[in-house]
Amino acid sequence: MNLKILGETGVVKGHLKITGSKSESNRLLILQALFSEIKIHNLSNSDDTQVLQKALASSDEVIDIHHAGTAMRFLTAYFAIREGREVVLTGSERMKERPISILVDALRQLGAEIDYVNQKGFPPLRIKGKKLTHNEVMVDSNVSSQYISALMLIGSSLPGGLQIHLHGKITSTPYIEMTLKIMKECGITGTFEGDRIMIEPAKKVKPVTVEVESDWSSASYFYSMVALSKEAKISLSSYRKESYQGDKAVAGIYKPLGVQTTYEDGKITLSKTNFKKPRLLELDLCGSPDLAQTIAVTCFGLGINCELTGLRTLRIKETDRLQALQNEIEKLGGRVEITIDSLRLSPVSNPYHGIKIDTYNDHRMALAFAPLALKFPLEIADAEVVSKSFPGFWNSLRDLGFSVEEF
Ligand SMILES: O=C(O)C1=C[C@@H](OP(=O)(O)O)[C@@H](O)[C@H](O)C1
Ligand SMILES: C=C(OP(=O)(O)O)C(=O)O
Repeated sequence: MNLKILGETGVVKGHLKITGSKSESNRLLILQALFSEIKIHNLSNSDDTQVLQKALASSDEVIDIHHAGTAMRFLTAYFAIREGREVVLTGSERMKERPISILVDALRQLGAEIDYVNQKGFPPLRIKGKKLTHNEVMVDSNVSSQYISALMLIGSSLPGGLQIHLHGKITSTPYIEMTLKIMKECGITGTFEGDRIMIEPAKKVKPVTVEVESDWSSASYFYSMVALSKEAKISLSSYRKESYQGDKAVAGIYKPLGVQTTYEDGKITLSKTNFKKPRLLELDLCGSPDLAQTIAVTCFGLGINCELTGLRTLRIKETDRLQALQNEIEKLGGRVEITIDSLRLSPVSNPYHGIKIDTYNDHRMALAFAPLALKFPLEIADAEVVSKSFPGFWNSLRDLGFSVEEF
């Protein structure tokens, strides 16, 4: 499905209910499969969460998790400890290019039996569930935090708990902290200090209902809309000031871009402030990699130079996001230089109009570019990709007054 999007008036106003965080939801689903006492409210309606939920309920031998990185990584650890169960865990063509050896090696150190079905280091995996015999492991922490979260989630189900030693620079740290906070809310004890994580063993937990906060990465697209609008007031529910999600950083990042956030009664209201356009925005996004596309596109739309660093993990996500950003921003007339882990953007005063943005099977390409329609008409290719994290996105745009039409 290709969409033509227009936000002609430049005015965006309305209230939206945003679905639960997919990161929180997917952690809770794994914990719930291990501890049935856990109940979950406001679960994400994203494809990634539905795919994980289906996988956990399935008794099939082959389980396909499509594009969902967290499902792939979390289920690898989960099935490694399901004694007597054998599964082949596979995914989309892109998933078969996303590395997993760091996690497989760590699980093997603990005694797991996992084999590569095709290419060494990549899904699909054949996993024979068994009792893991060790409880201490060393993991490289500079490629994806999801490997570490996966180990933490099963840690309390190992007889002696789990000690994880992190090796190298730690990437996406807020996601590791989120895992620990959610585990603690479920009654599991653990610590994360320096380069060491400890998870205490637990046979069962007390009955608990956990309320998933709405998704801050999804909220970022509305920050971008407010920044690019002429006039705006958008309220989003349900959000908390004390969030587990690192992407809450978006509220501070968009302040100098003219977006003010107020918290009231479980919702945030984003409004436009008078602001002096910065000449350059410099950010290290090592802790919030999923915000990179949103921010780069906002800066392009506002005509602000930006230098984003800490983006090493973007190369191995749904697509090579640095390359995809460069391709699409340059189609609009901007200039983008990329390295292995950074992006430098020089915008242009008169972007080309009516360009079709390609989305590379990456929800965040469609989500991040759509707000530009407040500046000029835009086309988004394969717009259905948004369902990976935000199935209701196009309807939300319509609710805010955008014209969104299939062509
Ligand atoms: O643990 C999680 O829920 C996630 C961790 C991050 O991945 P990396 O740790 O691979 O950067 C993030 O990009 C992804 O969208 C979700
Ligand atoms: C990187 C993402 O997801 P995952 O790694 O879980 O596929 C994302 O949602 O931006």
